[in-house]
Amino acid sequence: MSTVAANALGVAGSGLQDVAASEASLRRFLHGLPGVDQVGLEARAAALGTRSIKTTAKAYAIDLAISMIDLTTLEGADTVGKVRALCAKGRTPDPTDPTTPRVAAICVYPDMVATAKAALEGTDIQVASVATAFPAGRAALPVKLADTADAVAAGADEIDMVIDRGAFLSGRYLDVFNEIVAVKEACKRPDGSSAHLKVIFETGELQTYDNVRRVSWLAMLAGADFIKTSTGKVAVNATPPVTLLMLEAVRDFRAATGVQVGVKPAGGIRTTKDAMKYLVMVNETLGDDWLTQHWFRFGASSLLNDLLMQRQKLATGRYSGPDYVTVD
Ligand SMILES: O=C[C@H](O)COP(=O)(O)O
Repeated sequence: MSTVAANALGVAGSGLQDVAASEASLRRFLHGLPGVDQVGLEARAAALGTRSIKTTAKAYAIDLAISMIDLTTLEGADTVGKVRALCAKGRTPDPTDPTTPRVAAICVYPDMVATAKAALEGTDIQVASVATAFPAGRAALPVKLADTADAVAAGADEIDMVIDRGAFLSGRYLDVFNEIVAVKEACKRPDGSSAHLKVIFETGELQTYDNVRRVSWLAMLAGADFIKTSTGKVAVNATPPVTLLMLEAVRDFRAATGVQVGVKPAGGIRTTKDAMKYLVMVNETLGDDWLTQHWFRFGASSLLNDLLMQRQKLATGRYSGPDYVTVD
């Protein structure tokens, strides 16, 4: 067991189940986690980013990355036609090469869930819906729960909620915890099954690495199925050091509790080179257990295009050009 996990159990005393019994106990636990060594974290992330992947492994890694994409459109200008086109692209990323894998999910706003669900019928591609007043998360809890329930009722397989950053940054950890628990409850369907819950931190707004470690533990303790870096809507989105910190958190959480949680970096990941760096990080930090779409995703709107271009280059020795792989 790593130091962080051992420390977590030590701080929790009798175990982790009572950590959120009160604001004071939750604060004691989160502030008892070891402080993040910023220099060390950034050096580890940079070192992992320099590993090169050779040709055969690269072909495998490109296909793996494609299969891990939550292909995303989250624009005010989204239309039914655009979402259908995105779903068609997710189903058949390269119409000239049927060996190309499908993406993991299509990620949309709640009002586009039914459209995406219908367009993906007959596939195992998941429909992920953002919810809880995405991206700012500024709404009353009943509104956030209704937003979530609406997406689930429309057929969402996965819910990407945002945390209340204002509450977290003002130290109201229990409010954030309880909100995640309530949203998880709203993910339940009448048949007893449940949409998977991804919890978005908007790490670019959380100020410190210590906060990223704390919010990771908070969300996992509250029942997050996945922890996700960003909305893609602020200046700083996914970064390698923040993602590495979150990978270490899920590793330590599993060591402490036996529960496995997925990780989704999102926002600003656009190139094959970037995707390869993230896959190396997952492999080196967590190993095979997390190297599938069930436990690792890329939240990205345009990464697929670059992966397809690189895939064609590996197969044919030449680029087909960006026009060949765009959605429209
Ligand atoms: O969750 C996914 C992000 O919103 C997509 O961000 P991106 O457009 O920078 O790839």
